[in-house]
Amino acid sequence: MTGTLVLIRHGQSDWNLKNLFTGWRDVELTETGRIEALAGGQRLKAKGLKFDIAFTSALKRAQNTCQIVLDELGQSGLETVRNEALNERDYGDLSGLNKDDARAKWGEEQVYIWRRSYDVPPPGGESLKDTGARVWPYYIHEVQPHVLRGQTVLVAAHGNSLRALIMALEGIAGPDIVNLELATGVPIVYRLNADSTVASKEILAAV
Ligand SMILES: O=C(O)[C@H](O)COP(=O)(O)O
Repeated sequence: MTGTLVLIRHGQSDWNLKNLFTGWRDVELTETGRIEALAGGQRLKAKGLKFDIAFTSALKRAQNTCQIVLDELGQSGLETVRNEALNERDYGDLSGLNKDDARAKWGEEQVYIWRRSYDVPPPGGESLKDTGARVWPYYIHEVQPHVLRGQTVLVAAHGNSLRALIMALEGIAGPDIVNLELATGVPIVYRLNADSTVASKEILAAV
């Protein structure tokens, strides 16, 4: 066994609350989102976890979630690497549209395919496969080496950038990824084997 990898989706954002496609739009956390991030940090603290390094996206909802977690752990000044490789899937022309309005316009099934399929991109945006094509190499080159050295690493990112990462990490097949949903502000703790496969996974959901 090597180190520990913790993934956390940002807390509820302003546009999650308003039910808008967000993608690369840089929106704020809501008060609920900040509380979710704090609760995630408290659960990590209860597990006795401390981080050696943190990674987050170029978007403030993930960066602020990361900082709230680190503050809760008494690690406010921890080295934190920001990179747009960890950004949310680019929702292209859907960005800023209401998800219910989109269903009314294009139909339930089409919108579901855009949101949850593996390789069908929304108009002008990225499929989950496209998102994985930037997230996975970044993870392999920048994040994983820390874990394999035995460090404890935090990645605070987004619903779909983390779904793409988890897909590769756990070897989930394209057709099965539709079923994976990530709750906001809920840490997922992985321990990795020396060959970089997953030794264990624990979801720190509210009890
Ligand atoms: O970008 C968004 O709209 C959300 O963060 C994720 O949206 P989804 O659940 O529709 O993929």
